[in-house]
Amino acid sequence: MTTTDPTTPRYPTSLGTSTATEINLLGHDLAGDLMGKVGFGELAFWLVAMRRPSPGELRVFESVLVALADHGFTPTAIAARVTYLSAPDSLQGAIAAGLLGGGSRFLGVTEDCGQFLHTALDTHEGPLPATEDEWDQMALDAIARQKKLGKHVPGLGHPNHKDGDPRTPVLIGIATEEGLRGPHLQLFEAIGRMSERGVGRALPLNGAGVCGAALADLGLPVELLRGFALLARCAGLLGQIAEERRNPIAHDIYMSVDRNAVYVDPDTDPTP
Ligand SMILES: CC(C)(COP(=O)(O)OP(=O)(O)OC[C@H]1O[C@@H](n2cnc3c(N)ncnc32)[C@H](O)[C@@H]1OP(=O)(O)O)[C@@H](O)C(=O)NCCC(=O)NCCSC(=O)C[C@@](O)(CC(=O)O)C(=O)O
Repeated sequence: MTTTDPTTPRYPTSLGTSTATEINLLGHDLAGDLMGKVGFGELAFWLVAMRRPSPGELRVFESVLVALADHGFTPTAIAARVTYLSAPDSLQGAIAAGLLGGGSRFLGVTEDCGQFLHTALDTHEGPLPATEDEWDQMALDAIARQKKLGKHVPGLGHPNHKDGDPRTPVLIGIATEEGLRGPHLQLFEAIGRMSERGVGRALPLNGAGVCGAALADLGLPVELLRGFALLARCAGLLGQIAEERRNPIAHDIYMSVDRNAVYVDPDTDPTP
């Protein structure tokens, strides 16, 4: 219903609206123009960027979603499975429990890394580096600032892929093929080259980090990058719950921890 009464509140949206017979999304007829014609990844990009991605952008974006969907028995997957054990009546509770674990150590780093690179680029005075040496110097400066804050460099290190995360070179390769290897990815690569000098040990550039760099190069808002990691992991967690139903492990996790619990007398425990 539309009204011209100035006292009636108005709530603007360019996303979804509906009448009794139509649903409109992003200015298109959802049923007639979008269903069966637009992929889910394309729609997710479009909903945030308010523009359709180019084919190259879509390839990079969907590669990110694929890269971050699942990585085995991560804290997010374990949290989802154990929550489902306790509340099988709440699929959404299990998925939410997993998503809540997307943070500064695992998964949420997609955004942290995008922000970290973006800040370094944004606060850089003068033109962007033109040579690998200049990128390396910029990376060293960014690492030093992070060290000064007493924080880990987001996007560096992985509990499994000590000698290199297989996702990283592939995503950089795809972005390069599509002409979308921009300053965030270039700085990220320099961070990798400089990790030994800057951090004191050679650490791999991880998948969560490279995804953040690639998404930032697509021009997606850095404040929302965690959302794309969660979107991807949502699909992975649904898969984890489906497998939990077919082939449960959560009860064994529970029993393993519970049956192997060791009582420590609080009066003799030396840890504060
Ligand atoms: C990732 C991990 C906790 C690994 O720990 P680790 O246990 O292997 O190594 P640590 O024992 O902590 O480190 C050994 C020594 O190197 C130092 N050191 C390590 N990293 C350092 C660093 N970045 N900056 C400076 N110093 C560092 C450390 O201080 C220690 O020094 P020291 O105490 O002197 O011995 C650690 O790197 C870290 O916090 N990284 C930053 C956050 C980050 O980028 N997270 C993304 C991880 S990927 C991801 O999220 C996707 C996902 O994994 C997730 C999922 O699905 O849930 C998937 O795959 O899809």
